[in-house]
Amino acid sequence: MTGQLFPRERSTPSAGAVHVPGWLEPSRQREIVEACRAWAVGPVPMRSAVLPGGHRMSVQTVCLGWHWQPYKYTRTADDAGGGRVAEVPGWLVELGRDALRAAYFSDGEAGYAPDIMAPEDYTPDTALINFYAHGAHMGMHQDKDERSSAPVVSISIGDTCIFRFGNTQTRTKPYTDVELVSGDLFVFGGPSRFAYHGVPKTLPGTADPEAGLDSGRINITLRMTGLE
Ligand SMILES: O=C(O)CCC(=O)C(=O)O
Ligand SMILES: [Fe+2]
Repeated sequence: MTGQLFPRERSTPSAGAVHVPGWLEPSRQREIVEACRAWAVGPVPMRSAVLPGGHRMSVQTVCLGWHWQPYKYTRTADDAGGGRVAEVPGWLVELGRDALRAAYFSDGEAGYAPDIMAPEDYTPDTALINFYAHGAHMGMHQDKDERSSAPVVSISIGDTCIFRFGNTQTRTKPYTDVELVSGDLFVFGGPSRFAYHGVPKTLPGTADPEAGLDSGRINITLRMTGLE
């Protein structure tokens, strides 16, 4: 995003859900984009997952640690060539820990929640890297294939999107629409861990060229699966 008249403030759409605008410097975003370019090619190629009803998702995804397909995790990418997905690198685990610190442990800030798990115990064993080309979107859903209630850490790079964050009961209202801009962090844990959420749309042409992505949006979610 270029040009911002007012600084964007931290917010907590619901208890345990925290939006931290402008968390990642453009140089860090560029490094992450480079890593994503490599992961998108292999060992398992990025692909659009197919839902059990036969509908193909508009978002393209590549996974680290565990391979996710609707609606399960496996070690091998059985719907994408059968290979073993790449490991979650240590620097991404550290980024996840820093994300928890930024979201929940900044004393006096919106989102402060010292009762959330200790950041040093947060060891995400899977990352889903989503790519939204122009027109891609994601329907309202819960992240519930994990057997752990550890927070989900979400990082956005590239085009701004409308992120809809709802409630744990229904995929409809009440929900809050949050603009996730390149470099923003969003974490949902505690009472919000199993809230419905989705991405109704991205806003083409809004990416900051400095982040290294010409068009589209990358989203990385880090999760603890609780699987062995
Ligand atoms: O793209 C996003 O911001 C959300 C992605 C998401 O909800 C998911 O991968 O489960
Ligand atoms: Fe999700």
